[in-house]
Amino acid sequence: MSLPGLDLSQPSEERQYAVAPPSQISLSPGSEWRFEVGFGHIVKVKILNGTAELFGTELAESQSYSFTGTKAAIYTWHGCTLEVSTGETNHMISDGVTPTAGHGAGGCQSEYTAEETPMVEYANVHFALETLRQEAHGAGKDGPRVLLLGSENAGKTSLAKILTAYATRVGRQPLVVNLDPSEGMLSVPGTLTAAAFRTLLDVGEGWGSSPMSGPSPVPVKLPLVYSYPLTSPLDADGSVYRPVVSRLALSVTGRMAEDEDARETGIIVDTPGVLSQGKPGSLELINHIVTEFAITTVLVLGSERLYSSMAKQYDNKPSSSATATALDERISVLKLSKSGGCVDRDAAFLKATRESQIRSYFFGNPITSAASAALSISASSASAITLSPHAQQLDFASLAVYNYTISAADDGDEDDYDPSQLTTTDSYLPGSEHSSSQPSQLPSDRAAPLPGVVGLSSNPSASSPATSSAQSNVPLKKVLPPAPSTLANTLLAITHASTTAPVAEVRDASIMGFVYVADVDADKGKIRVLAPVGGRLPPRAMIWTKRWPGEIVGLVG
Ligand SMILES: Nc1ncnc2c1ncn2[C@@H]1O[C@H](COP(=O)(O)OP(=O)(O)OP(=O)(O)O)[C@@H](O)[C@H]1O
Repeated sequence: MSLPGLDLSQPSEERQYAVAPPSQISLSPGSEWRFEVGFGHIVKVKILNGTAELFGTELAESQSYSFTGTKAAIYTWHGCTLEVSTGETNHMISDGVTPTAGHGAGGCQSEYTAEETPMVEYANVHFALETLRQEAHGAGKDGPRVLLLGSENAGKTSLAKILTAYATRVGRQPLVVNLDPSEGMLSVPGTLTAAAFRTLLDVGEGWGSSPMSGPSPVPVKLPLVYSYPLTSPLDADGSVYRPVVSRLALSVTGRMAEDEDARETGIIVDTPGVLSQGKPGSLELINHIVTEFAITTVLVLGSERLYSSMAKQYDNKPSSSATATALDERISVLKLSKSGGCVDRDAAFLKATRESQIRSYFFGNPITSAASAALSISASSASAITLSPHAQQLDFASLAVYNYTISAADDGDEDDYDPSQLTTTDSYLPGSEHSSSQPSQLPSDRAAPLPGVVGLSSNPSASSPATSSAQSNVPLKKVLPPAPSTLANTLLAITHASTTAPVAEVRDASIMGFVYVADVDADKGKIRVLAPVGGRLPPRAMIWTKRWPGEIVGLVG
């Protein structure tokens, strides 16, 4: 007999990396399991019994859902049992990142069960919005337009997902707008997007995916994308953000006018946290959004101070909709609790998230899609959605590439930007050609800026996108040959604007897609790009995303 501990043999390779057995987690009604999975590691979750949802989207029983680079929570209204196990590490996703398995169930970096959640509050908001939607149906007016405000990591995007998922579960079709350029919604970062959601969200993918050249198990959503390649809405004093937001709002309200389902359901607008931090200029931008989207409901997450200033500014004031006075449509401002599960995401995690969004735009999603299993797609296609981007050489001189020059660092010695000289008043209405003499043509359901709050804006004309201006002073400059070496490893957004369009039209044009610049050969004047589809690139103006999301190294080997 040997003493305990003295006859331990060297752990074998297999024992060291032995896969931990699946863990079972029982959740009582009204509780949630919060988990964090690092990049490069996969955690699989299966509902063994009961019902559960992830940010409002119901999880199917006995289907395995895979998560990587995720911080989220699985909530149950009636109780459930989960099985959590380690998935196979797929090196396509690890991308040189050492798989970061933690010590929690299934290799989660952190996981625990929480009994206290604001889900009842959030569900009540959904039911209140449903009442407004039914009223909209009865009275033939527009459904609620909801604005989510709160500081960074307050849970705005998660609440937007919850409200969207609940709306689609009752057969509604919300128009969801992402005004946060730091994270893409159905797109890469550096964009402002809007999409109509009628079908379920892809829980493993965040919001789901946009149309792609491969098979897609969860119905894809078709986003309307505008380029905003700057980190913060406050960059350039909001002079770039404001017109792009106006353009997006025009398109969204145009869609509402034509689509009965979308009109009744209304809009959900997610905003960047920086707008809620009381920085100079942020209140003007909030006011611009409230006016442009004719917001009727402002939800403030977790910030007493912001709630108080928003309530003073907007509560019970008429909305900016043209029919506001006739229908007595007033804005309500509500304060909601921040979930204790909201986690701060460090810069490295956010960078990895951005890179993974860009990678999946070109290469697909390499992890198992639960929904593909649910839809009984064959095992091979269920294992991954792999896309094959096409590489091609382009003559740089033949391209019309534009860059935002809002600081000296952007354009070397060429900086001539002066915010005070900028006007944000160029008139570019949806579908119209640029015309400085064109009269204002706001859709009939959009009207004057909010009474009583327009004084907030330092530049009153900025709150109206349709004020004509003969002078376009947009900080967008054409990048002239030779191709700068800094173009390598960045994205180019291909707009719908022609190569000879005025810069303001390029800024306001929606985006067709993106190409990734893999190499720059300055001597030969060529660049090698990766495009999601084959064939010749359309001759369109392109916006260089040099500032944001910036350089993405290692997308191609
Ligand atoms: N109940 C929860 N349990 C666990 N994680 C959560 C929960 N709610 C939110 N999170 C996570 O916390 C992080 C921050 O939440 P979210 O992205 O919704 O905040 P946000 O206000 O939109 O942040 P930002 O303004 O920075 O975009 C996200 O990774 C999200 O998945």
